[in-house]
Parts: sequence; structure tokens; C-alpha cells
Amino acid sequence: MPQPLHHYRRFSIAPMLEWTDRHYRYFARLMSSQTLLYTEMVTTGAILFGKGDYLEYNTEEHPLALQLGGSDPQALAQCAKLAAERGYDEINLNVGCPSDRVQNGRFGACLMAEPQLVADCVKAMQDVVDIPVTVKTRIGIDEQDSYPFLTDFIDTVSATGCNTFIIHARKAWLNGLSPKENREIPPLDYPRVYQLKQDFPQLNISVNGGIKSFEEMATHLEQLDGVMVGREAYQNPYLLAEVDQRLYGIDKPTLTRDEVVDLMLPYIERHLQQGGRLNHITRHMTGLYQGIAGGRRWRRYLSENAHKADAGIEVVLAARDSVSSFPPSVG
Ligand SMILES: Cc1cc2nc3c(=O)[nH]c(=O)nc-3n(C[C@H](O)[C@H](O)[C@H](O)COP(=O)(O)O)c2cc1C
Repeated sequence: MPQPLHHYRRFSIAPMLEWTDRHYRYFARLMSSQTLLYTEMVTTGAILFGKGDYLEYNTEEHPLALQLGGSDPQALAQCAKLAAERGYDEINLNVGCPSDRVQNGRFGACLMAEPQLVADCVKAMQDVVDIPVTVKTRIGIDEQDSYPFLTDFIDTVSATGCNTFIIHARKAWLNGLSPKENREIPPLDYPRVYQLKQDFPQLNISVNGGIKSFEEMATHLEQLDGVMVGREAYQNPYLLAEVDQRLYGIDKPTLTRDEVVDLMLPYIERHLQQGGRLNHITRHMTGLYQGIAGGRRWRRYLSENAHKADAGIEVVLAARDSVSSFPPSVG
């Protein structure tokens, strides 16, 4: 990682459960060397008491942040220490996820109502690691959606020395909306995030929520330090092939979609040799040809064939061939 971590915050990919696993992150990293990647949220319970290795990643993924879910300062500190020892570049605390499961465990967005507890959690982690501890949050929860509510939260948490916040620019309704609805229904309020940066100019602030195009990113970056993109980076991953050039000013050729597939093949082969299933990886690649003629054939071929027990890289190559096969499909 030749630059300080803040350099890479200009563009980050949001933590997304089931989506931003290590296979997706490897795939994303092939297209962009600069993007800051986030893991899926991992709970302290999973790390401390779970059976698998929840901190596993590929070394190619750096710079890489681990997102933790939890609200017990000691458990979070223990996990942060383990993660730092494993080489993660940042620990991020989830104060934005509204799911019921998460509320019962008292973490995620409901913690916005307890800024001192969040500060205690951040402090406990900072005390045991040298890497940055950051917070991803919303602009409010339920009826607590005033600007002073948000600034009180930021004031209290930043008093620990935490200087990096990622703000999903909509509030969360903790009851009544599903997590999916909570990513769509509460309106986006970007000016509120801009205001926050003006009032806390010393903090590094990234905005998240609903960002799709480079034009939108450029507008946000006029006011803020970074943009975090979630669904668009997953559903239309080829956008990542231009991030280094357009957002970091790096002069390099843009990979073609076919080249991205080529670069994935050795990784896929390794995974298969280790007994892994093809679709564990290809499920993250189905959006690669989105928006071009034949893109649907790629998606369909993979979803019909990659789950089969003996599916190998020939499936990926055939799916790629189908993109350019004739007669041209409508898309
Ligand atoms: C499938 C999925 C899983 C998500 N999981 C997490 C998570 O683990 N932690 C988190 O902080 N946010 C999670 N989110 C929310 C995203 O990080 C992001 O805040 C949200 O999708 C808004 O950004 P976008 O409009 O660019 O997608 C998830 C979103 C999706 C679509």
C-alpha cells in the first residue's frame, strides 16, 4: 500500500452481506488497484465463537477494511486486535444496518441512539490497534432525524479521535421497514452530509447511498473526501475498470470485460482445485457484461450452468463466447 489510507478513501466499495465476500473483492481489485474495499459485516460473536475463519482474505485485496458488528467494547477490541494482526488496513464499525437480527444483538443503526456507547466501542478498539478505526452510519433513525441529532453523534464519537466517517445519506426506520426498504424508501439527503463536512472540516467524510455514475461521484467529491458505492459496484461491476483513471488520475489502459474474465481464470482454477464450487465465484461476476449486447446471455449461461457439481472454467469460457455469438440478442 504505497499511499496513506486516506488516499484510497476517494472511492470505496460498501460492505454488503453475502455480496462483498473475498471472491467479489478479488474480482473488484483486478479492475481497480486504488479502491478501498470493505468486507461484509462480521459480528464479534462470529469471530470469537464461530467455527469458520471469518477473517480470511486474499493478500491481493489490500487496501482492505474489516467491518465489525457489535456493541460490546471488550469483544470489539478483541476482534480489532485479531484483525490488525491479520493485516487488515482499517476497522469499521457498523452503525447503519437496520435489520431486526442486528437490533436484537444491539448493534447496527440502533446504536445511533447511544453515541457514548459507540464512542466507548471506538475507543476500546483504538486502544489496542494502530490502524484507523472508522464508523459507517446513517443521518438519523426513526423520529431522531434532526441535524443536531447527527452532529451530537459525530461530536461524541469524534471526541475519541475517530476522524473518519462514512455517511449513508438517508435515515433508517428501525421498525416497519425491511433492510431492503430501508435502502430505498427514506429519501436521500446529500446536502446534510455536505453540511456535516462544512461543520467538521477536520474529519474525513465519505458519502454513501444511491450513487451510480462518475458524474454524480465528481459532484460529491467537490464537497467531500470520498464516495462509497454499494449496489452499483456489485450489479454493474465493470464500472470499476475506470475508477483508477477517472477518480485517481492514473494513466493506464482500461481492461476490457473479456480481459477481466481472463484475469479471473487462474483464481477460479485455484479455487476449484481446492474443492470450491464454480458459482461461489461466478455469482459475483454475472453483472460484468451488463448494458452491452449479449450481456443477458452471459448472465443466463452462468446462472444455468455454474452451480453444477462438475462445472469448471469451460463454463466461464462458454458464457463469454455466448456474449458475442450470433444472432445478436437484444441484450
Ligand atoms: C445485499 C446488501 C448487503 C448489505 N450489507 C451491509 C453490511 O453488511 N454492512 C453495512 O454497513 N451495510 C450493508 N449494506 C448497505 C450498504 O453498505 C450501503 O450502505 C447501501 O446499499 C447504500 O449504498 P448504495 O445505494 O450505493 O447501494 C448492504 C446492502 C446490500 C444491498
